[in-house]
Amino acid sequence: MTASPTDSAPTRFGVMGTGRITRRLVADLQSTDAVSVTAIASRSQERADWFASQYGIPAAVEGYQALLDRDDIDAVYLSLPPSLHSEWCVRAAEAGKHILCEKPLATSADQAHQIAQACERHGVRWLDATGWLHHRRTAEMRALASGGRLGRLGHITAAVSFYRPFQSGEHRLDPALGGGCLLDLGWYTAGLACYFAGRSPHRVFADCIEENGVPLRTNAMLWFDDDLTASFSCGYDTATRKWFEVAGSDASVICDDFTRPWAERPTRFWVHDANGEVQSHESSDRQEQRMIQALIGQQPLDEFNQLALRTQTVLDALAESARRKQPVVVECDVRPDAPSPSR
Ligand SMILES: NC(=O)C1=CN([C@@H]2O[C@H](COP(=O)(O)OP(=O)(O)OC[C@H]3O[C@@H](n4cnc5c(N)ncnc54)[C@H](OP(=O)(O)O)[C@@H]3O)[C@@H](O)[C@H]2O)C=CC1
Ligand SMILES: O=C1CO[C@H](CO)[C@@H](O)[C@@H]1O
Repeated sequence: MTASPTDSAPTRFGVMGTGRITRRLVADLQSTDAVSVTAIASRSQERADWFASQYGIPAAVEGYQALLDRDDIDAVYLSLPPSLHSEWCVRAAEAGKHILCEKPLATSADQAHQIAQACERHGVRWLDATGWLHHRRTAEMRALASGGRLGRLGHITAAVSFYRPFQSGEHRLDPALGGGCLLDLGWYTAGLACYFAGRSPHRVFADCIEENGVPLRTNAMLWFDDDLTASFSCGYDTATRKWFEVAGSDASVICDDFTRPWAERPTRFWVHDANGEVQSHESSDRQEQRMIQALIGQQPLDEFNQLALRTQTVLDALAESARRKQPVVVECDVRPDAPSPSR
C-alpha cells in the first residue's frame, strides 16, 4: 500500500478521465505545492497521449486499472461520469491510492458508504472535489451563522443552474451514467443546506421536470428540526446562478458565487440587516489548491467526509420524493455534527 501523504515527498497524482473538468483540475494539481501529476489514464491510448502532451504529464496510460497498477502514483483524481465513481474509488482504495473524486461522490448513499468503507479498510484518505467548502470565506460565512450574528436561523435558500451545459454524448443527459441536475447540481445545494444547518433534514420534498429521463430542473424543500427549513432550485434551463441566502431573525448572509467565483472577480458575500444595512465582504482564495492540500495533508477529513455522506443520503431521499411525488422521511445514518448553528 502507498504511504500516507507526508510533508517531505511530493504527492504523485494519477488522473482518471480526460473530460472538461479534468483540464482545470490538472492545472490546479500542477500549481499546488508538494504535488505532481505523474500519469493520466483514458479509455483510449490516443486520447491519453494527447492529453499528456498538452498538459506536460510524463505518462499516458490506456485503461483506468493500468493507472492504479502503477507504483509511481500515490493518489488519484477521478473525473469520470458519476455512475463510475464508486467502482473506481473502491478500486483505487484497494490499490492503496488516496482519492480526490469529482462530485457527486456517487449515485446513491449505498455506493457512497462503500467508498468510505473501502478507504477506511485500506487506510487511504478521500475527498469529494467540492471546492467551495475549502474556500477560506466558507468557514467565515458559517461562523457568522453559527455565532449569533444572524440571530436564530430560520431558512436557507439556494439556486444553482447552468443553461444547457451539454456536449455530445453528455453524461448529464444519460440516466445510466448518473445524469440529471439533482445529482450534478443538487449536490451543491443540498450540501450547502446541510453544511449551514449542521445536521440532516428529517423530511424532504422534490419536484423534477425531466428530459431524456433525467431531471432537467429540480425544486426542493427540506425540513430540519427546530423549525429550520431550506429550499433550493437547480437546473439546466436557466442562466448561470450560484447563490444562497441563510436567513436568521436579525440578518441574512447572501452570496452569489458560492460554488466558484465569477470570472475575473473576487469572491463576495453580504450580510444584510433587518434595517437595510449591508456589509460587503470580498476576498480571494484558491479553493481547489486548498482542497488538494487538505487531501494530501494530515488534518482530519471527517467533517468533509461526513458532509459528503450526508449529502448523498439527502439526494437519495429527494430522488425518492420526486418519484413518489410526496415528502419522504430522511433515513440518516451519518453521525450528528457538533452543536448546530440554530440550536
Ligand atoms: N468540480 C467542478 O466544478 C465540476 C465537476 N464536474 C464533475 O466532474 C465529473 C466529470 O464531468 P465532466 O468533466 O463535465 O465530464 P466529461 O464528459 O467532459 O468527461 C468525463 C470523462 O470520463 C471518461 N469516461 C469514462 N467512461 C465514460 C462514458 N461512458 N461516457 C463518457 N465519459 C466517460 C472520459 O474520459 P476518457 O474517454 O479519456 O477515459 C471522459 O472524458 C462529473 O462527476 C461532474 O459532475 C464537472 C464540471 C465541474
Ligand atoms: O459542477 C459543475 C459545475 O459546472 C457545470 C456546468 O458546466 C456543472 O454541470 C458541473 O457538473
